[in-house]
Amino acid sequence: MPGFILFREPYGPHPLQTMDLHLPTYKLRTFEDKMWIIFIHGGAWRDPANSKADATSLLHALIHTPQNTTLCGATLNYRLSPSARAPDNTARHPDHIADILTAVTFLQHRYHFGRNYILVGHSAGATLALQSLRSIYNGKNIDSIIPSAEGSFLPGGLPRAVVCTEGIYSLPDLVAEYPDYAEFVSNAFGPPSQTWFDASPACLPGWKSEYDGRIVVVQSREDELLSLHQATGFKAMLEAEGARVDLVELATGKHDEVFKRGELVTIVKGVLDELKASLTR
Ligand SMILES: Nc1ccccc1C(=O)C[C@H](N)C(=O)O
Repeated sequence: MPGFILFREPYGPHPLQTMDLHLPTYKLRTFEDKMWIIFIHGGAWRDPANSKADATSLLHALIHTPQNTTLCGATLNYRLSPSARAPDNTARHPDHIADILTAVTFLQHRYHFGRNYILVGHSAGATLALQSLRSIYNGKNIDSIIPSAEGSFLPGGLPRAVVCTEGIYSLPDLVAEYPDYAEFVSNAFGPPSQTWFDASPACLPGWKSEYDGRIVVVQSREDELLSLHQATGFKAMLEAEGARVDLVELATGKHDEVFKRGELVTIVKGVLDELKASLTR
């Protein structure tokens, strides 16, 4: 029976530049057969109540099982924008996405998983997961904002799948639907400008040609902070381009409950099983 190890690993000097790693001890020194799940938490780019710990139940359910010898997990903290509870935080876009790319690059350099990983993002973490798949933001090549990228955007390649839940895909649509959210959007992205479009996955054309992996969008109808609008809008945009996307609507689950629930475990497990089947064929 495999055992498990769980440890905290810094990927930069800031106290929030840390991640938790969940690894089966089984043949830890062989990397070739491993598949990784990398979780990115949400919280409107600022809320200190959301953190890498949001993935605890998901990673326990998927990784800490008697059968698991190959699935490894990482859950990322990243620098946050200021909030009433944490006024000293100073991050502004693109700091959040730069940290995500630095963290994934750090993991890739250490564990050499190539494309054998999936990203799972909740809320603003879903936005970050999708942003990390595309190399151009705000007219700048994102390589130029990641100090550790060493000239290569996500070395090892893009993830085979990305699972987004309760995600924010279009900042302009979000604020049109919920004018109050302009506060946290401006807090993270500055006052309304082209940056809001450039940073929004649903406003960025070219998904079909730029990303060949699987995109799964999950949205609960009981989410009290987001209607289905973000999810259906992103799906319509991808389908108009001819890109593949699966939208899974959940009947229940509040915004900050979905990542703790069994439905998400089942969805992520389904994606992993399909990948495993397609990779061994
Ligand atoms: N992720 C979100 C998506 C949509 C609307 C709100 C949120 C929030 O996280 C609110 C958060 N508690 C805040 O710091 O205001």
